[in-house]
Amino acid sequence: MGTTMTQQDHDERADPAAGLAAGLAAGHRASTHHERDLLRLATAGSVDDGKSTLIGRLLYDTKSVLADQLAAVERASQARGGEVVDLALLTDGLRAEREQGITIDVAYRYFSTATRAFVLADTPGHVQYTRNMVTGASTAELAIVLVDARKGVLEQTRRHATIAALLGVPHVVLAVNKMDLVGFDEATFTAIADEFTLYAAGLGVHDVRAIPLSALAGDNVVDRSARTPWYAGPTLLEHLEAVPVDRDPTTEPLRFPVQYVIRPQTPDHPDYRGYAGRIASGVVRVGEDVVVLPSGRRTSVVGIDTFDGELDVAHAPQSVTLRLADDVDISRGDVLAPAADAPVTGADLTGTLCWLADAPSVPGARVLVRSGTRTVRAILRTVDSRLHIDTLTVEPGVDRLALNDIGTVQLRLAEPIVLDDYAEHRRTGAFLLVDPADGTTLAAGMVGPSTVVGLAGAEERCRAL
Ligand SMILES: Nc1nc2c(ncn2[C@@H]2O[C@H](COP(=O)(O)OP(=O)(O)OP(=O)(O)O)[C@@H](O)[C@H]2O)c(=O)[nH]1
Repeated sequence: MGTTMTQQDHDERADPAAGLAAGLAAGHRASTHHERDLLRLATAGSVDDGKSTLIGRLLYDTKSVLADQLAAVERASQARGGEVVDLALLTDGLRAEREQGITIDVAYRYFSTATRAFVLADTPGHVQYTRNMVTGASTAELAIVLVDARKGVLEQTRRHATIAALLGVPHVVLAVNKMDLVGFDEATFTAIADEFTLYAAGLGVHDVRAIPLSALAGDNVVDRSARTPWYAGPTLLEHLEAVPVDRDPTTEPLRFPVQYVIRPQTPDHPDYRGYAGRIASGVVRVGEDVVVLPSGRRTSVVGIDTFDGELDVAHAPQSVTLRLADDVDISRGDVLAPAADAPVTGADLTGTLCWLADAPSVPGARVLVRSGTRTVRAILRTVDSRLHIDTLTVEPGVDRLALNDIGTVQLRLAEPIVLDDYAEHRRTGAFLLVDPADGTTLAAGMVGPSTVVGLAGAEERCRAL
């Protein structure tokens, strides 16, 4: 397989406070690659399932590792007396930082083959780190869920599958790792694959590809294994290269959250006023009628400025500065949308939360809701229901959510915001709950109850299959 050597193994931590929003933004960072040739993926696994080793193996076998990094890993492996190069060392640099109790911590790694570029959100696997999986998977088109072939599907595996479904990740790979420790036994693989596929189907995730692997030895990661003659499917990388990515910005409505108002007031540009931000979804054209939300004022786009000059049309996820026909009052946090097809705004938010804080939610708690570039004060009025991960049933009548719980809530906001239903607007329907006292992230949220309601009854659907 042809590979490029343009390793850009950027290890970056998303801003902890910005959490999901940072995840969204960082996921967009790779827009230098042509969007259609880019696959965003997230990994999830329980502790010690071999996630770091698998990522290391992918980087190593696609020749995405710089020679000096590799030499350092080889030296460290030898110093430990290991015969095999410990590929987990490639990703261990971040481990120490992760263990310092950072709230949200996702490293984005970039690698590419001749066919495609990949952005991989790498998240630690401990049970309390569901929050990282949420952040990492929020922009992913594909989630790799790892299981240890000796242990099979665990509660953590089901939780990861549920979060992938909640977040609308369209493709899931079940990586059945450590096949070398079960003698590459076909029956073991098939039993795990069947159990997971049935559970995922109950969640409405139908594109599940199970692959028998050994991340340590390299079987079926990049190179086909001679030790699984019974497996006719693709290797992990073959699958990652082939999975369809349907990313056509023209099919989504425009959402432009304003990040900055630009008024240079230089002698050259005495009257310049522009609104800078990243197009979250859709397309914007010069001449287009837009509405400013939440104020509802209407105007039209007269210019689209970028560092490379003016454009007639721009689309997500480009960063642009828009000039408007009228001198309307616009500030950071406002959203521009098509005037003909304006989204709903409101101060009463029904949403689905993944509770990420150690302390449970408190009824009546004062919180901040961070949606796009806007942050507003809010009260968490009620918790309406909680989802049981094991049975995929919804439990009504609960009054609080504990760490890792998924449930539906009612929030009352101090000011209206754009309320895009997450089920239809993955980019703009997500929000964060933040503690106003210390800025920690309390929960990742999705506008609309439909995601959890959609999961309710999944058990029956599962049985009916
Ligand atoms: N035999 C065998 N061991 C493996 C395989 N993959 C990983 N391991 C070993 O399993 C242990 C855990 O691997 P890691 O890659 O560190 O696990 P992890 O899931 O990244 O761990 P966390 O990030 O801490 O959750 C290490 O000792 C690896 O060498 C495999 O395919 N076969």
